[in-house]
Amino acid sequence: MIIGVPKEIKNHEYRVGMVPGSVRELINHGHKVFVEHNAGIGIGFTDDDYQAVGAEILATAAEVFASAEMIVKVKEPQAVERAMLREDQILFTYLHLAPDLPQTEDLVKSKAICIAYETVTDARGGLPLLAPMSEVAGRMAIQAGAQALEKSNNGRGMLLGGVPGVEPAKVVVIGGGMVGANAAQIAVGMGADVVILDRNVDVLRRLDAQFGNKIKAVYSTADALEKHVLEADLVIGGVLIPGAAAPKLVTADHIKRMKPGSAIVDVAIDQGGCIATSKATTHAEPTFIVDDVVHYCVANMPGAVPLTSTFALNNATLPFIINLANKGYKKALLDDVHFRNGLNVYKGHVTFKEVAEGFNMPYVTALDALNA
Ligand SMILES: NC(=O)C1=CN([C@@H]2O[C@H](COP(=O)(O)OP(=O)(O)OC[C@H]3O[C@@H](n4cnc5c(N)ncnc54)[C@H](O)[C@@H]3O)[C@@H](O)[C@H]2O)C=CC1
Ligand SMILES: CC(=O)C(=O)O
Ligand SMILES: [Mg+2]
Repeated sequence: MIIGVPKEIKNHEYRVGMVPGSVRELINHGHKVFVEHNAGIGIGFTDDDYQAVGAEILATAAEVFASAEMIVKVKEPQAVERAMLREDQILFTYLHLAPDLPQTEDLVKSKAICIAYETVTDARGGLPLLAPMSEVAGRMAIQAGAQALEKSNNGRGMLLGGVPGVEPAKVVVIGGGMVGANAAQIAVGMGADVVILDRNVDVLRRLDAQFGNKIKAVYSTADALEKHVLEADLVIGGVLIPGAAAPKLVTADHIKRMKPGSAIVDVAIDQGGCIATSKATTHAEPTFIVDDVVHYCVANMPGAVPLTSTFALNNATLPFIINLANKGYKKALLDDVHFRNGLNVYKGHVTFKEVAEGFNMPYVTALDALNA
């Protein structure tokens, strides 16, 4: 198969779909890889590094999209990239369609085969291709939140861990999955007072086993959520209903009643955000203020630490890329229900239920679409 790796073009996005080591594996399997000029330069990989493992360098994204049977990326295709997608071309990347009607419509129109990293599942109920970036974003959320609390950023002027004789900040993490647990790990390490809310009791048990009495694991009723959010100095939004738009758990009224100078980091913003006042921001301008609360809502947080993130992502995606290339998309997806759960749009049909329902579009199961 011919695999294409374009350079990412989202604001301050320096990750790349494949590092040279991954390219080498594909070439060893007998495939051909086209890489856009300077695709890896943000993390120090030159065209020569890619050529050394057997890739061919193409000057423009247009040439990559025109010649590859499968495009491997990181972020959802931007409008100019969507215009280059071709019928029957495989697109393997993050998509986050639920909050993004224009993208969904363009992917349907393209008639491409669009597989989203974030909805591929595993046998243990996890999301193996989202997990590595959730680890990164969860850990980063506390760094971002600590900065947002600084006075120069309009925060309360509070140190997360306090100092001897002065109380630490209260960090409230909503959603105790991959983002939540990783945020908690860093917040605990910095000496903050940490509460994690989740509505899945098994998740609360796991957090209790991991952190013991260093955190409070709280069942997330509307009541509990309101109490803790109103007491918080920093709120981290990390809830997810896979593939669906995030529920708005923190309301505009909560934000009005939070302490002036408190901060929120809505990591779930890529699925639309779990805080009513959130709107997606970029690394160039990551924060804004609503009712004296500092909001950080960057939709590609791991892009800020692309060296760590690209390798973490590639470690997870590489076996799936090899599988698609070796077997072809049809067999790879039909053989494995968990991989098939990644199929969001197939040759003009929406094949992910929550996306179709959210936009009132016709829905075809991935299995029916592939067997048609
Ligand atoms: N902004 C960014 O750059 C990034 C954003 N993300 C996003 O972060 C979000 C969280 O991802 P993960 O932690 O991997 O998901 P996860 O599935 O591991 O965890 C989500 C948790 O939310 C809980 N939850 C669902 N509904 C809830 C509710 N109503 N109340 C309380 N808890 C609830 C679930 O029980 C689960 O434990 C996703 O939207 C993901 O796409 C991930 C990486 C980077
Ligand atoms: C998951 C995601 O949105 C990211 O890594 O940018
Ligand atoms: Mg207020």
